[in-house]
Amino acid sequence: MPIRVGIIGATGYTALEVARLLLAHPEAKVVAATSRAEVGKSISEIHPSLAGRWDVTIESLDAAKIAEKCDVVMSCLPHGASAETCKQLVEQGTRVIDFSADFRLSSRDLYEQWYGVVHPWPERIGNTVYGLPEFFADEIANADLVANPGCYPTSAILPLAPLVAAGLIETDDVIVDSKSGVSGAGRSAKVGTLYCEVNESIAAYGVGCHRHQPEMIDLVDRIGGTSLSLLFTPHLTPMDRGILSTIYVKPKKSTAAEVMACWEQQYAECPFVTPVAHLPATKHVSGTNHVQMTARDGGNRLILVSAIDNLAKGASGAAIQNMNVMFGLPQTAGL
Ligand SMILES: NC(=O)C1=CN([C@@H]2O[C@H](COP(=O)(O)OP(=O)(O)OC[C@H]3O[C@@H](n4cnc5c(N)ncnc54)[C@H](OP(=O)(O)O)[C@@H]3O)[C@@H](O)[C@H]2O)C=CC1
Ligand SMILES: CC(=O)N[C@@H](CCC(=O)OP(=O)(O)O)C(=O)O
Repeated sequence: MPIRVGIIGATGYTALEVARLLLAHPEAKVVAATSRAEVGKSISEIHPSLAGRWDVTIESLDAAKIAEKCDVVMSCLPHGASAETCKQLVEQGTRVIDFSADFRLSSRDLYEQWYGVVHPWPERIGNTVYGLPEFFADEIANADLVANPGCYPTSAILPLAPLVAAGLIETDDVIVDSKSGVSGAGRSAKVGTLYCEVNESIAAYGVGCHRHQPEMIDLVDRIGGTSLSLLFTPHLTPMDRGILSTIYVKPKKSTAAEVMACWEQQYAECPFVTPVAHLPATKHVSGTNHVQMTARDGGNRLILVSAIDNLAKGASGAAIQNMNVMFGLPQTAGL
């Protein structure tokens, strides 16, 4: 019997990506899709690319009903709205992968400081596994709730954490400069993501105050054992999908070759993390769950470059990788 998957917030971009990927999964089947605004419509009316491939009627969210028919639920809701739904679903006995940031940080204070809302399930913040199987597979395997990582943090934590743990870089001065495609901002209409605003243009945003900065610091600390002094600046670029992060660090007498060797060793058993000799581009990983990363010597700095697809390893691909771990399947199943 296949793993029965439910998708909450089914009208958005990550939901479409998770549905698209699950169509090719050998052991899982999407059996339910919910939304507030589009109840009663067929999923292919909302996502025409699914026509003739998979169909289901969108329903409203009734946690008890969803829990009864699903072994696992993908909560593709915005942060703030997701936590309460996750709570209801877990209490009804289904397992949940939360795409939002509601359970990622290690303390309620940190969450409330950066997200500006009171957490609706404070017992579980700081007490939910972070969904990066490259580091937390054992906890993910037994989890009832998994906090799927943020897209930008994935592109920074995977290169940085092993270098911090190995003592190869200084921790007092790290700069993460990232560029994202527009799908990272979600499907709902916003002036900032209109065609004429983003086409032929590139702009920084969230400078000095983006909520992924504490997520990067928090997770590198949890994995590498040291709190970084880290500055993060995201940029919106006129692409559909993809994230490229350029990370500037100060070496501790280490070279790019030593960084590459550290990554090779750390990720030898990780099917989706690939240290590469070339400079990675978003096109090299588009539509895949892979992360490519490289390092270059730059005088008194090392320059690390990573590329992911924000909708795949940055969200829906990572969620399926987590689901595979939770259900005892190879991490690569369906990916
Ligand atoms: N896009 C990306 O690259 C990434 C996104 N994420 C995270 O994944 C989640 C989903 O992102 P994405 O698919 O891009 O978002 P979208 O904006 O594309 O979709 C969000 C979905 O949630 C529903 N929704 C919106 N507001 C509420 C609310 N207040 N209460 C309940 N439902 C609501 C919407 O449907 P309806 O209005 O019909 O209910 C819609 O289906 C977010 O938490 C996002 O931060 C994480 C990593 C990367
Ligand atoms: C381009 C763009 O707008 N990107 C989003 C990040 C999407 C994401 O991963 O954010 P979550 O932490 O909510 O999951 C942003 O900067 O807020």
